[in-house]
Amino acid sequence: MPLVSPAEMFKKAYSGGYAVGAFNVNNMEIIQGIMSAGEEERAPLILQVSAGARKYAGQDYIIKLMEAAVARTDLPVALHLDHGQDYTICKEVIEAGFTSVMIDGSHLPYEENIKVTKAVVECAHDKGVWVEGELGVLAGVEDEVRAEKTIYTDPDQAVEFVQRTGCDSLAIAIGTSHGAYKFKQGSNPTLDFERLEKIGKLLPGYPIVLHGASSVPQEFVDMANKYGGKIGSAVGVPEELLRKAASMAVCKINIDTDIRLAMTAIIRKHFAEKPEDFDPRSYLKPAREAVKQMVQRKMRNVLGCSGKA
Ligand SMILES: O=C(CO)COP(=O)(O)O
Ligand SMILES: O=C[C@H](O)COP(=O)(O)O
Ligand SMILES: [Zn+2]
Ligand SMILES: [Zn+2]
Repeated sequence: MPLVSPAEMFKKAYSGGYAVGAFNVNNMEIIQGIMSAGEEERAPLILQVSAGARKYAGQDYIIKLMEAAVARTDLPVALHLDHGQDYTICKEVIEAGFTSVMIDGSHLPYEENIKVTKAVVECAHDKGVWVEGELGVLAGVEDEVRAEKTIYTDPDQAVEFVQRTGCDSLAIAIGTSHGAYKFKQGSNPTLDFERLEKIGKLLPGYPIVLHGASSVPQEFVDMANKYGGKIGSAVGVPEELLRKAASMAVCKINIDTDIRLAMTAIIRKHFAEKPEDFDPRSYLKPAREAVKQMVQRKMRNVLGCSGKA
């Protein structure tokens, strides 16, 4: 099945009270792990590529791998640009065949964010490509820029932003953040559901996106640390909070850190148990299986998208 736009996926997710997972891909094993999870769960999928992934793998490689993946499946799969920094990068991937792009102007002054988002919308809509904008700033590291504090999305400004830019979905800040260290250990992680509800009411039927939505399962932190890792006091967003958000206006939930964590923990365990091993296939195979299981766990516990494709 060819790559699809996320439009139909989000429509169904919104009315069905679930969300579609957007998983970051960097290599073949990650793509294969996500695809087999999707197959087993019969779930729609968004595969997303960051600037870092394009640099690491090469955009041509990623696209070829994606083509191979979608040729083997009848699942709806969208190919999305994660955190597009500017107009040029968005235009480039639109021309390369991505079906969805994020223009992340969230660190710019408001009017500049509007200007660049609007320009990307014009270019993308010409080709039937979906555009995700972002308003508000997540704490944590993003594209090598560190924001110390969350700037929560203002609901009225969100409405104006969507109206003035014409973007198709909006990433908002309600307390999630990128990476493994989202909350202080021993604290009580919360999300601003009141704000989400308000935005949902002001923009009825409109798909909202959550970035920084990994849950950092403790068992994987423990496994990595047990076998030589030094991951420390990593705390993510509790799964039940994300499930609640998915039942509200949130239609897309971004997950990267948990995939990294699962692969790393399993590879560390493998090397600790088989120090004599040096065949990449023998450690990448369990890593690929770990990606699959992590993604399945997300689909069942967080997204609620199993059986929706
Ligand atoms: O938002 C993300 C990618 O855009 C990933 O978030 P995590 O770091 O929480 O997995
Ligand atoms: O939001 C960031 C994603 O987790 C991608 O991370 P990256 O820029 O290291 O590829
Ligand atoms: Zn951003
Ligand atoms: Zn993100």
